[in-house]
Amino acid sequence: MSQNFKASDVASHNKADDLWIIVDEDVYDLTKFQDEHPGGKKILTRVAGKDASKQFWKYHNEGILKKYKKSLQVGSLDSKKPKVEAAKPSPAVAAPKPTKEAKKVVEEEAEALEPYGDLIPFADPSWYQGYHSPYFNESHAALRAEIREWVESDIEPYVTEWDEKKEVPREIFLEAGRRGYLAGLLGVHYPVEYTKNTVRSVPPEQWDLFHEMIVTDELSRVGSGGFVWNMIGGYGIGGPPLIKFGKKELKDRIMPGILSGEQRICLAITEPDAGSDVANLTCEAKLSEDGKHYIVNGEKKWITNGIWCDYFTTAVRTSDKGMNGVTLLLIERSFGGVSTRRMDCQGVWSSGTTYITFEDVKVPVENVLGKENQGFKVIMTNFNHERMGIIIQCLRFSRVCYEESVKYGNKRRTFGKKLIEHPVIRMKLAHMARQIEASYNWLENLIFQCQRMGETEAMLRLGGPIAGLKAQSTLCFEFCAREAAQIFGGLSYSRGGQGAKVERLYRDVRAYAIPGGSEEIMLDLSMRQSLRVAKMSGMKL
Ligand code: HEM
Repeated sequence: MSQNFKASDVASHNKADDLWIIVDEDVYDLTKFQDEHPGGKKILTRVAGKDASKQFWKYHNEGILKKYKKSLQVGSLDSKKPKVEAAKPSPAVAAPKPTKEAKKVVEEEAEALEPYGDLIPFADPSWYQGYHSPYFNESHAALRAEIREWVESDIEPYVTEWDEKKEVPREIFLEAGRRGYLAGLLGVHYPVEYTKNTVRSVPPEQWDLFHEMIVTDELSRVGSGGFVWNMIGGYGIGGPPLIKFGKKELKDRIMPGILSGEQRICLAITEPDAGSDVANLTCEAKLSEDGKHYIVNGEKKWITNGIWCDYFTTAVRTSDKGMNGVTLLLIERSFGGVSTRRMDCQGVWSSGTTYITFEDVKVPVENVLGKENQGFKVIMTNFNHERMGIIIQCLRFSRVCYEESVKYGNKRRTFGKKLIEHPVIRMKLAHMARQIEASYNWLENLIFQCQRMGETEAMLRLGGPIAGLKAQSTLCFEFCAREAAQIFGGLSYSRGGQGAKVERLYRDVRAYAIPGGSEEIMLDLSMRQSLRVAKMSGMKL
């Protein structure tokens, strides 16, 4: 039970061997912690026994209190008022009376959802800020709150630590499985046939692509590509081909373990010599004489999550006919002959980027996903889902850079003013915001189209725009990371501390601009594909 103190009680703990401070009317005992305080011992001694709220907020952000509260807080001031539930704000739009004439309007014009979050303009999508939206309803809002609560208490305070260790505790992935999030991330209906876990705030039959988007978006608020890729970077692109194209017996055996998070899957396409140029891959699968197995030999490079995976959704060459000789195989680590080693990379440290070697791996033909030599189409279909994931992450990371900058700009003072009061800083923020909002509105529209179009129509008609938006969002992310780094100055150059998210995201930029189709290839594809499809549908020039 938390104790109550008077300010005069705290004042008596004012020495190095008995050091208490007050932050926001909560009382902390730093006697033991002072030796490990990264900001030094002396600075704490100077505020021993005092209210150090102002000094604290100058040097730290919220994550620090969340992380250390449990171990350091000994109580609160007796003046502190207990938290009362904020009164629910009235809906932004009054419900129209259900008269006959108005009934149609009532049905068609949904009310705006209640404002949510910190309400910093452009730091969250407009539907968080009381704007009307045709896409989001109460179930989306409930899911958003459910994930945010988990992320803020169990994930965000530890992300910097995990990034430095290049690993996320397995328990977090398992919890994502228990909470039903993993099952909702495969770009298909919610797969109740393979899991008993469902999402608390959304019935499985209501699950849609906007719910899926919210899971990725809210996870990305932690500002770490490594963390997000650890959770969904292998799973979200390796899992869909299995659930969409795998044989029933294979899925019945494997899907439950994957959806619960107990087993892990990744996508292995890229090779040391073939990146975006999928038609030229060389990892070979030879059919055995009895036609029952493939023998796989070859290498894969830059494979997200590979070091932790049990299953590898792998593109292999089964004939020499270029793109018509590629097959997708589910390779299981337990078959033997699979070696994985961690690669050292510039960014996304906790995502487990991997180099894989397959040596005479014996894979049953039942593990083919789709049909032999028709893997290219499966891979292309999968790219749309992968790129949408990348876009969602990049745009949230751009918002994180922007949000961190607005918050920091409101506390840091230079030349007698807050940073935000300097027009040059506001100009940077404005350029970030206009790019984020324009890109995000395109994203919402494309998600809606993915939801309405069938798989083949989406592959044809949305391939171009999704490629264009992928390039747009990685460029937006690069711009925002750069501008935020300039605003944070030295704090974004050293790791950890107040600039931690910005420093980390700046390092993660290339991990988004290159994989999943580089910016150059995306921009070119966006035009080629869109023009090709438009020609087929009767474009007049
Ligand atoms: C509950 C009490 C406190 C805790 C748990 C705490 C924790 C930390 C941590 C973890 C850091 C590393 C940087 C980061 O991750 O943000 C840090 C840095 C720092 N802290 Fe504290 N701190 C506390 C109170 C204070 C107070 C009261 C002051 C000032 C009077 C202070 C001054 C600093 C300074 C100057 C740095 C270095 C900032 C930099 O590198 O830019 N801390 N603290």
